[in-house]
Amino acid sequence: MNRRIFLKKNLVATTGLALAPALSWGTAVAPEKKARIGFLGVGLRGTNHLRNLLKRDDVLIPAICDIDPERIKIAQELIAKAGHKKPETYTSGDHAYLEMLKRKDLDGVIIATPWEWHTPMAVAAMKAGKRPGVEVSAANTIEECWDLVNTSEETGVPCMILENSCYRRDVMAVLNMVRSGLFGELLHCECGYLHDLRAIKVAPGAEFGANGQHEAKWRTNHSVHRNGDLYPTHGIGPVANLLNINRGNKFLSLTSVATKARGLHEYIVKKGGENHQNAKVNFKLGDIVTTVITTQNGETIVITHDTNLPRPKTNNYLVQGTNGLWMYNGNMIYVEGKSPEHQGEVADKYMKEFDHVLWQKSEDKAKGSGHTGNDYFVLNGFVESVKRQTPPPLDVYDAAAWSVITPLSEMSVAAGGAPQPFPDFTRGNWINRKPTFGLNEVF
Ligand SMILES: NC(=O)c1ccc[n+]([C@@H]2O[C@H](COP(=O)([O-])OP(=O)(O)OC[C@H]3O[C@@H](n4cnc5c(N)ncnc54)[C@H](O)[C@@H]3O)[C@@H](O)[C@H]2O)c1
Repeated sequence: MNRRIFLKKNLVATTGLALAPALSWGTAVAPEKKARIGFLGVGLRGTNHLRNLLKRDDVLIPAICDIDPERIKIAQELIAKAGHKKPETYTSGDHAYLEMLKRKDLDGVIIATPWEWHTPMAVAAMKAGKRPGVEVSAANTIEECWDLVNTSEETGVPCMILENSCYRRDVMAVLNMVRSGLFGELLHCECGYLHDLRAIKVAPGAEFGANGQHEAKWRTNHSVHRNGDLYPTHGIGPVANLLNINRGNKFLSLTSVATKARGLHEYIVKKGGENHQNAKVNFKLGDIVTTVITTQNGETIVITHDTNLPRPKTNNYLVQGTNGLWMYNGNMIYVEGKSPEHQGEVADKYMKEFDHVLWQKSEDKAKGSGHTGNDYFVLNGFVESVKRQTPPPLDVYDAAAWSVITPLSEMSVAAGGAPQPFPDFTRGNWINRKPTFGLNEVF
């Protein structure tokens, strides 16, 4: 069967969505307009986004903001080398971004600052009529999650969470598999962020905080003071899309437990010795935090946060339904009636068969963009939705529902694993909202 007809037929069956001629959601007409994008934060991540935007001919970069003059210099050099007009810079301090947001020549801003700045910057951007594309996680507290939602609703300005993992090629193929009904009705998913960040959280000389660099300057402090899943969105984003969270389904509650904290202390002793001042720091973050979420439609999700120990990197994805499963670890698919009984099949042939149209069309453009190409797609989603003035592919309700896992998990860990209810950021609209992610051939 022709792939388009296959997808169309099965999407209607599984999501109730009709795929219009060119995969329906948003408009396929590319406007002439260029997107005028400013940058808040041009550290490692912001600079990577900048490099990617400079490859496009439909983006202008009128202004950039960072408190570190070195980072501004690097960004300016990249912009000049790409033949773009010199941007205006805002560097005078932590609140210089407010000046930048007064400009009339910005349609959107990319926010790639430390976590504590994400919500204040996104809220200020929306109030100034500029669409924020905000790095992950979008918020740190329940209140901040509501601030994002309330501001977007009050101003009418959409906010996109730049969750690049949603665009992984395997994850998007699995989205097609799930929508086609390959695994039957979904019951259980697993996911997480299992990434040895010790060398990122602890800079050379066993330093962090004021003496650290990049994420060691700010991220490590969260491990000192907070115990919960501090980075849930790379895991939960793709799973939320598979389970239609906020779109016919919603998260109900979570429970979290944490192990003791050993990894960062041992690493500091190894790198700086027992007498190093940072060897006295008590890290609050348990080395492995395990969260179980329940959903309205009767699924369970296990999320793992594991960033302080020696280990290989994985997102632990597992997607299981009444007819089979996908396991990222082991690259395995099992489909009843197709796979040999009790044995997984190598996932590759399914990945090819269900490859998403976005990847088929833009594989070349995505090469070298970062995170195996995912970074191209997430930025493309932001830029195209800014140009077309359509809702972004990952919206403010996604940003809030995924980011709120952090404060809820902290509360649960502190309460010995007691269940914490999720706020319904859609205010009941999850019942009528329809899936949109991955249903557009352009973004
Ligand atoms: N999606 C992904 O795969 C991915 C990967 C890496 C980082 N990130 C996220 O990107 C964000 C940035 O991470 P990073 O690795 O670039 O960190 P970084 O420390 O390298 O960069 C942060 C930048 O923000 C600047 N900054 C700090 N306060 C500011 C303020 N008030 N105004 C303007 N600039 C300010 C800093 O000077 C720095 O240049 C984080 O939220 C991180 O979680 C996401």
